[in-house]
Amino acid sequence: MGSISHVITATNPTLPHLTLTRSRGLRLYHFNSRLLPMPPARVSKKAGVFAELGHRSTVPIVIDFSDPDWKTKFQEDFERRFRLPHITDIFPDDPPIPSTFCLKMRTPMDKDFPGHYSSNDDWHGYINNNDRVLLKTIYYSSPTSAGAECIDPDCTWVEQWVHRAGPREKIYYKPEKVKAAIVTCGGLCPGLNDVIRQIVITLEIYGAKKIVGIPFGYRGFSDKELTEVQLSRKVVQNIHLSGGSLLGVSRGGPGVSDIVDSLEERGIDMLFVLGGNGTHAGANAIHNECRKRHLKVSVIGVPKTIDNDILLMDKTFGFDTAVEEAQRAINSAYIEAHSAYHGIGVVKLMGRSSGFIAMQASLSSGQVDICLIPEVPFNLHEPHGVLSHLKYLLETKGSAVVCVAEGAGQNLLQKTNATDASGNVVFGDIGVYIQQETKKYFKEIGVHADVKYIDPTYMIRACRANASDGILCTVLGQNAVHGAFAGYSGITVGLCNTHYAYFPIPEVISHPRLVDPNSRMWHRCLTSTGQPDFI
Ligand SMILES: Nc1ncnc2c1ncn2[C@@H]1O[C@H](COP(=O)(O)OP(=O)(O)O)[C@@H](O)[C@H]1O
Ligand SMILES: O=P(O)(O)OC[C@H]1O[C@](O)(COP(=O)(O)O)[C@@H](O)[C@@H]1O
Ligand SMILES: [Mg+2]
Repeated sequence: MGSISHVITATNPTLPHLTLTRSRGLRLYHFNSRLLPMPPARVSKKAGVFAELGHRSTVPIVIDFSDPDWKTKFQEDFERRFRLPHITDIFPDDPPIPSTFCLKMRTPMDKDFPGHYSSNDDWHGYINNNDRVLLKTIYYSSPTSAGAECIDPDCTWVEQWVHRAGPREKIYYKPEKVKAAIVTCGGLCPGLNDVIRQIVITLEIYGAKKIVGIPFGYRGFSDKELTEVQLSRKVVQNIHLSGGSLLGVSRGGPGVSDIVDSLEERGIDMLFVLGGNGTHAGANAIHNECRKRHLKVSVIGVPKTIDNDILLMDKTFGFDTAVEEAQRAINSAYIEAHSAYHGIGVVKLMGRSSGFIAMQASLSSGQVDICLIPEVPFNLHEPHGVLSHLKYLLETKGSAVVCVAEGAGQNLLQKTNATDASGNVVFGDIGVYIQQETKKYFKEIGVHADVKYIDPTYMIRACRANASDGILCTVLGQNAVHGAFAGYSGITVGLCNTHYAYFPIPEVISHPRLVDPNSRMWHRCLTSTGQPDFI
């Protein structure tokens, strides 16, 4: 086994910037400036192999870099981990049929459509099952390069390929027999209606006739009062023009076994699940339960997280809109602060574990003096803390704007053990805390300060998607349907280096994607705000 003390595994794809080290026999890893103990279940005893997390291996642990074949072994393991679960894994004799999705159409579409063209035509624009997208595109010549994601101490270039999304030439479901269901879970996010709409439209293009929406998230599977919503192109035609979800959302709900009972009762063959980490954990459990029961069901996720905290993806839908909408709140805070004598504006933005919205909104507004995110610890009261910097800003600029992510500085607040219906920890309000402490601080030092606090969370979440998110939602929705007809299950779809890819669900939800404090983007944010370290 190679000496762990020099093993730099920045083992992206699942643990970016992860450095393994050893201290007094404990395996530790550096994750975004924090030194954390390695969970024992993830530690493999054998060099060159990866430990199992649940039934799928997700976390590369120890690589024996003295093995001349380590790179090949790494890549083989990567290929295995990113293999897409397919219906033929449990139904090996299930024959595919030529796709009914054709890019050449004749008008008018009569009732015999699809089927005008056979798949024997020369060109259809299908994706070959062996097409791949390169996951990492930067060659870091040294582990010291900014934001370096290295696998070995020399930062060797290792190609990592993921599966390209899109329509396949062969499909595993007869469209006229398919019953497809869509469910939206978790909190609201701009773009939910765009994705629902595009899933329905694409299903119809394949020739599916039975398309339903499950109301109010997973709850809709068990609550007898809630009835399925019949969906068609006509029903969804204009739903993207408003925010929210046509189907409604919820947290909590029935267990996986009850959900799969309900799928069986309803005769659902394809389930499209729109939601974040929690929803995807549920979708993966539904997929596994279907396999256990030998059910031919494709469960396909579409990542919905305004916080942008799903691994391996350029961005998730709703995030761009959130950043854009956050500008209004920041601008209002700036105007209030700038127009007041010694004004301070505090804006709290979404981001339970990840500060992407706060970082990007601060960057794009150019009006933020202090950006605080969960990934970067800070002090408030200490000599180099936020409050003394605010004092400096009032003295030098006359006003200041603070942008704080909801999950930032939770160590400063009193912990409650409260959780929401989905089991997420309910956070203390860091925005209110900063507002109160700022007021107290300036009163105590006898300096006038006019502090205003804005929390635009629900105004942002309820917006309709902007143009860029609209496009993202459209392509994700279409690719979700292509993935289901292609026979995949337990997968999700995402944007990867500007291309669309399918991922096995466990690979993207093993932990929330975080802002890397060593990344260029965070450093750009610091350059823009001009803020010091608050430690
Ligand atoms: N580990 C899990 N396994 C199964 N279902 C889960 C899990 N975590 C959350 N869920 C379910 O997923 C849904 C959405 O979860 P939640 O955390 O509220 O939102 P999000 O999907 O946006 O993270 C809820 O109905 C919740 O019960
Ligand atoms: O008030 P709610 O509905 O519980 O939602 C609050 C949460 O919703 C979010 O905006 C998004 O959360 P999800 O991704 O889990 O839907 C979080 O940033 C925030 O903590
Ligand atoms: Mg969540």
